[in-house]
Amino acid sequence: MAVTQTAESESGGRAGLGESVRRMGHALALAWRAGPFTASLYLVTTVVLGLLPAGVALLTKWLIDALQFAGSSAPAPAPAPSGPEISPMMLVVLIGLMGLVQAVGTYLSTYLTSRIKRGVTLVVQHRLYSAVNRLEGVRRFEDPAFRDRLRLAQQAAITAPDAVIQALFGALQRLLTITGFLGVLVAISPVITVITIAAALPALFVQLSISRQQASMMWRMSPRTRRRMFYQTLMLDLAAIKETRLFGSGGFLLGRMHDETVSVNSAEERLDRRILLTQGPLSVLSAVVASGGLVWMIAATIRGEFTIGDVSAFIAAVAGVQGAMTVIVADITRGYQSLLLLGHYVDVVRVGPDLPVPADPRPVAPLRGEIRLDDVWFRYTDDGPWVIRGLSMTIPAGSTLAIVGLNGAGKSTLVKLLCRMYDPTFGSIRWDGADIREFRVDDLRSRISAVFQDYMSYDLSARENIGISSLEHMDDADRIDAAARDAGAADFSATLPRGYDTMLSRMFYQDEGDGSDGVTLSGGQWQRLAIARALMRRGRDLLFLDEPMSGLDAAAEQDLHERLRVLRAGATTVLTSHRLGTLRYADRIVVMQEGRITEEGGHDALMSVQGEYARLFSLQAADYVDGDTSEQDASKALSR
Ligand SMILES: Nc1ncnc2c1ncn2[C@@H]1O[C@H](COP(=O)(O)OP(=O)(O)OP(=O)(O)O)[C@@H](O)[C@H]1O
Repeated sequence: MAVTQTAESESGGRAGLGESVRRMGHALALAWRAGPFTASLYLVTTVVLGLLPAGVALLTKWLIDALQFAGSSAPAPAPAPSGPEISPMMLVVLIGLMGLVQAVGTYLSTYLTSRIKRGVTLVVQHRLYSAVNRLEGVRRFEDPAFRDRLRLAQQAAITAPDAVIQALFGALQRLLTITGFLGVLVAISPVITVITIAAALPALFVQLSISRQQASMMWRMSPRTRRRMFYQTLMLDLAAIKETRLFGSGGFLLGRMHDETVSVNSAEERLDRRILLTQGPLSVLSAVVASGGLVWMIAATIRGEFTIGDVSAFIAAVAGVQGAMTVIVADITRGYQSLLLLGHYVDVVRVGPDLPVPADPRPVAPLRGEIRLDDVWFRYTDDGPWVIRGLSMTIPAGSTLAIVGLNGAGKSTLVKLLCRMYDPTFGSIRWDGADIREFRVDDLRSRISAVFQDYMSYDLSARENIGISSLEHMDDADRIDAAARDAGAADFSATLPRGYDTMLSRMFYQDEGDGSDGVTLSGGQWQRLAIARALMRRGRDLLFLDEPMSGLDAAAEQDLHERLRVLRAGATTVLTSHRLGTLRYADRIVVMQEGRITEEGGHDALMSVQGEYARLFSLQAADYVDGDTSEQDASKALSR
């Protein structure tokens, strides 16, 4: 069950100006990368759409002036129109053309927006998941803060780059609109330009203040929003359904989700009320200044200081500038919030390697001699307990090593260290004398196969479930079948509706759109597929079998162990199991207790020293022979 309630990381949060500019640059570069022609056309469309409203207002002013003065020979109280000599009909045509350009431009802009969004999404997703794939270790994925960031980065990859681009272009368009209107007004009168700006300022402050408060509220509420999401996910999670049904914990989760929603709602309600009471009056002030300006202008027009066209331009400019300023603030706020989210994406894309990369990696030769652990110490976190404590041992090439120990002794951890999922905190692991940190991780792992204790069950076909470990042989039907036979997975695979091509999933249909369900397997059947997957990687030097058969019944496990013993002849194998009877034929058995090796040797030698191994072996045997704990009977019972 992997649904986690992660820490609310503050990283990727507030960004300074320099960082914001860098992130904007990143978003613009993404748009360019997604399609230079589309991005350029979008820029041109934005500029044209930005300047059009002022252009229409200017032409309308000229038209009204032309109509006012057309055929009039009377000495006008109004000043002579200041526009160029263009006939009213021509002005009407030009205004019509501008309307046309605006309509087409708006549609074109919508189309280009979607196109850029698709292109950017493609680039961003590829970059994000490539960066994630580049992390070769496991440690980062277990770090709650990094998991939190990954989740936000995923979210950001879907929405943020596009939102930043839209906000930037939107802001540019409104800025051009404002500049255009102010340019028209300055030509008419500096006074009305000042009045227009003064009328827009209170609205601007209102919007800025609202945006700031909203951003701060969203930031404060984000832990609650994420916790709400966690409870929602848990209630729908297939892996959690059995427990929530059996334990009746659905109502508990629902209650928690409800509480988080109520808290978020109350914070929003408080903010809305504050905005209504404190910011409303400022908006009224904007309207008062604009109306006062209009009254003054009409009086001045009657006195002959302005034309009617000037009045129309003023009215259009007040509405246009106020509207554009409000939208610009919304654009900037939206853009800033998206920039914050984009920070998580950028952080993940730029994340450095989690395992040190050797400057001059050595090639990994086939294992000829031994794997040697020298005084290996390991803990999962810097302040966590030591899980492996000064462990030294050798695993000779071609031998089978069994690791035995109680829960939490460190067996799986040791296997993970040998696969280089982590590096030892101290000490070294050597492959024929070379420290495995001197190899490229990929090269090392290409020599290894494994069945992990927490193996995967993929929502893929049976063939893909087996072949995914050896992609170059995915289509090799004989090899897939051979691996399945060796793992005891061939018989049940043959009875599946489409054999190896059957989709093993309750999540996806067999074929897209055909409506037929996939199939799910039993725990033991899934485990056999996991073993087949490991066996697909034939000829590897090292095979890890970490509790590979915990889901099988005892007879099946014994049978499979016998088969694997023959199959892996010559390969170096590390085996862990709590069923000690299946390990007794290993060349060497080590007993681990609290991260240390406390006993080692062959089965007979360990039984004769009467230590931990003998105790565990006898305990298990007693279960089988119903109380008879003599060593001989125990051995017989466990090797049945
Ligand atoms: N990813 C992890 N992060 C932090 N601690 C871990 C992690 N995995 C294991 N541990 C801790 O390391 C210790 C050893 O765990 P490990 O899984 O290696 O034991 P094991 O011998 O394989 O046990 P089992 O028989 O139950 O599988 C345990 O105390 C466990 O809590």
